[in-house]
Amino acid sequence: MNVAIAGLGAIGWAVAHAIDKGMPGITLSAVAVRDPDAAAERLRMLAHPPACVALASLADYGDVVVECAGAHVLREIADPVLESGRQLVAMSAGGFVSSPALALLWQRYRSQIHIPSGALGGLDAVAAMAEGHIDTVRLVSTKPAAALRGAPGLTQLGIDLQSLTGPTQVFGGTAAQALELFPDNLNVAAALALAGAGAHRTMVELWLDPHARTNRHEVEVQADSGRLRFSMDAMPSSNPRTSSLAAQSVLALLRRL
Ligand SMILES: NC(=O)C1=CN([C@@H]2O[C@H](COP(=O)(O)OP(=O)(O)OC[C@H]3O[C@@H](n4cnc5c(N)ncnc54)[C@H](OP(=O)(O)O)[C@@H]3O)[C@@H](O)[C@H]2O)C=CC1
Ligand SMILES: O=C([O-])CC(=O)C(=O)O
Repeated sequence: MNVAIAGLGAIGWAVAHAIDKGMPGITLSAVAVRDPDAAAERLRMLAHPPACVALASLADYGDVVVECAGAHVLREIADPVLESGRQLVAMSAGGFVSSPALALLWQRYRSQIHIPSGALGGLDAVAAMAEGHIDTVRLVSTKPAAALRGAPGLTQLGIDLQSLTGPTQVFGGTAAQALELFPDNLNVAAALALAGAGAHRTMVELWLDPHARTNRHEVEVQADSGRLRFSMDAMPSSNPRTSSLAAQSVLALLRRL
């Protein structure tokens, strides 16, 4: 199975490195990066350096194309991948909630689009509950202040990270609203919404804790089949916004595919 990756940041590089070290039956065939000169040094560290290609060409190189570059690139990658019948693994799940064009692709090509469990997990159980009736879904995410640096929602809500002295709720609302304000921080909310009750019926609270060392995601789903509760305390990766589990969830998915 040839795998092509968009974005060589915290997740993309961890996935590329793991495939290069050896995953049975899987070859890293290509990557697309924003700055090829900056990426060249990294790629030289790999035993089997992949081709460096344009985003829109990834579909020519990968049976599976893994997006780890942000929701802003999803459309450019998704069209050629899905129209050619290949598989798309999307880390920036929020794109399928906030962009109407991507939401249509999600409906049309659902069997070819894979959203990894990311920093969360448990989505198989949520999807099973959605086969019956889900009454409520609630996600409470608590993050270290560094994880939110630069988020557009902080400016819009007038939140100053420096002034926080203890756990503080910065947002409460639907997953759809959460992704407008925090598009790079709450893909977990999108993954949960797409697996379960949708972005308008998935309620999200975002808390900042200046003393937190992990990204904590607590989920509660009430359905006619029962009640699910779980929480994940995920260690950050080289990117303080991103839990290291997110890259590992891509590797687990690739092994399954
Ligand atoms: N579903 C989930 O549970 C999770 C999802 N995510 C999401 O996954 C995505 C990747 O996360 P992460 O690896 O931590 O992010 P990083 O910021 O570490 O990496 C993103 C990479 O994408 C590159 N990039 C940006 N624009 C382009 C472009 N046009 N073409 C090619 N490459 C590009 C960036 O390059 P440069 O630095 O040069 O701009 C950077 O190397 C994010 O959208 C994040 O929100 C993250 C955690 C959990
Ligand atoms: O890694 C995390 O804990 C969650 C995250 O960034 C996201 O959902 O976008």
